[in-house]
Amino acid sequence: MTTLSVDHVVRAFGGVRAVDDVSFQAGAGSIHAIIGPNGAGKTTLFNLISGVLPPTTGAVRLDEVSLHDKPSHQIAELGVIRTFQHPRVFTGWTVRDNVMLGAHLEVRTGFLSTILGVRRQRHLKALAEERADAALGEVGLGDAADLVAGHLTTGQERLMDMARALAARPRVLLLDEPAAGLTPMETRELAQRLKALKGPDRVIIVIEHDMSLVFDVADSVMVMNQGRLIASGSPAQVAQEAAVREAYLGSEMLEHAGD
Ligand SMILES: Nc1ncnc2c1ncn2[C@@H]1O[C@H](COP(=O)(O)OP(=O)(O)OP(=O)(O)O)[C@@H](O)[C@H]1O
Repeated sequence: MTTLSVDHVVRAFGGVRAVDDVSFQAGAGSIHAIIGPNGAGKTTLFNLISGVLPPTTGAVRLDEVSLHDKPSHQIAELGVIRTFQHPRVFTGWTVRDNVMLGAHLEVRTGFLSTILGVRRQRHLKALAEERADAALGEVGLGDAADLVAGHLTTGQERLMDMARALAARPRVLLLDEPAAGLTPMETRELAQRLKALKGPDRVIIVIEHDMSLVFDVADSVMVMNQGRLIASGSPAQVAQEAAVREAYLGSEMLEHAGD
């Protein structure tokens, strides 16, 4: 079973320890949520796992493979794929073409293409289209494949970004605030779709502020505050922790604690 291990990871920016000695293991087959107030270090942690930033100290491993010192494209090739808080959208392209970017297939063009090369190129393109369409189906955007991406709503852009990640066949799927900008109905649909993405070879980690979504989909929850992991466990367990209640005092989390 695929396991992502984060071992005593620290990331400092000057005097600020944005991620401060965080350790956890996330196994496949479950949805792991990371929650915490603004500035807690959640996105920085994703940046460290996906190789966008190197940790100051500490290690990240996918099964037995160390991700240390690997550039982000190599980490992506190993199957660690993320979405962003602000998805990158090529507004003039179709939705399918945007998603095909995630398919990670080598499609070469140029004057050196032989007949065989052209055939291979067509084959790879068809394969990438197939993967893109399957991924769009998984997020419920199958009907939008031929639309120009610039016409999508914010919520649909997020789903398209998720499809782009799925087209890369992730072993570790890192979703940064997938419900941001979604309507309540879209969020409920997203919850169903996220649960359907669970698989024995796929680790899913979701950063999310929408507590109704977290409490609906997460099998385990990690709570960050000021760079540190202050609690982890089942949603019901963490909601009862005094430190968590303090970090979230006055916020909507407590309203969902009894759900
Ligand atoms: N590149 C950077 N340079 C300097 N400081 C940074 C950098 N990136 C993040 N920080 C700081 O690290 C801390 C954690 O930020 P981070 O964005 O990881 O938090 P977050 O939990 O994702 O917040 P949010 O929920 O608002 O997205 C903050 O104090 C932030 O200002």
